[in-house]
Amino acid sequence: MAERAAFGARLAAAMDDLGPLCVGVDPHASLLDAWGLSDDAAGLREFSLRVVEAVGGRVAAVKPQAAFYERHGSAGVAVLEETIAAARAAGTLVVVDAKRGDIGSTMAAYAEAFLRDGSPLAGDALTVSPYLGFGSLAPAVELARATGRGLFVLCLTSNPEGAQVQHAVTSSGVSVAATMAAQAAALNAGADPLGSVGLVVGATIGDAARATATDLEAVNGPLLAPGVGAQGAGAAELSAVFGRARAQVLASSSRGVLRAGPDVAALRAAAVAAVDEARAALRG
Ligand SMILES: O=c1ccn([C@@H]2O[C@H](COP(=O)(O)O)[C@@H](O)[C@H]2O)c(=O)[nH]1
Repeated sequence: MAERAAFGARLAAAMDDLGPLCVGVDPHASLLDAWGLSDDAAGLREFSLRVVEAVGGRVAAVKPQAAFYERHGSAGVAVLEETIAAARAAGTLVVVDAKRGDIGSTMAAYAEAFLRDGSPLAGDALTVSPYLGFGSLAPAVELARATGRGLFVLCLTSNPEGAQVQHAVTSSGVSVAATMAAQAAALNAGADPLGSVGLVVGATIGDAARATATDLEAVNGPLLAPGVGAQGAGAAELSAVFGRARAQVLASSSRGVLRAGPDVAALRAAAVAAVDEARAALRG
């Protein structure tokens, strides 16, 4: 049984309180170098804990990118676990960006790893890929619901290559993106203020939601919007891409904030500026 409120409700409260921004924790080798840190588990740990110190309790969520930890093997995964624990101890919601997706029986194992109470890799939400079929995510949907956690399902991703798959039209005449959004909406039906099955919708996608007839407002769940900062999106793009769904958006910036490091105060100032920009674009 869930001991905590549903993720959608917890995220809505955090966004109301701290603003609609998620800071991505992406320890690129180039950033470790720029911060004067070694490209190994020790450097990764110093980087990650410094980000948590700077933004923990000050932004709605952080989003560690699992790939940058996995590239250091088991020692890197241990640092990911420590980073998740540190952010949660700071009272900040953690979206683990691991983009998992597989056949249902294997998806159940991924769900155990990232969504089960007591798992060291469990944050508050997980990014998942529905491209083995939305139904293959069922074990994650069930475990997230049972433990008060959330999912962000890749829908309209921020990279231009995503259109090849996501804009395609299915045999029923509906775009792939709209199909994914409709299935998330069905899972969120009746939730108030927000359901716990969100979508990933890049802030860089221009008019793709309209072009693919993807009804973002009807999802009734959070919309994680990467692409802010280093990928070129800002306040104007957030406002234009999300329109009437703006209140559901959690804007996400990684390098745009992290480049301000390694000084903790400078990182914090960059995050505060990004929060202000996101709030003006999405809540103004
Ligand atoms: O559509 C997507 C989905 C996920 N991401 C991830 O977000 C961050 C973006 O980093 P920036 O430095 O702010 O560009 C990264 O971890 C991506 O894997 C995305 O960009 N787009």
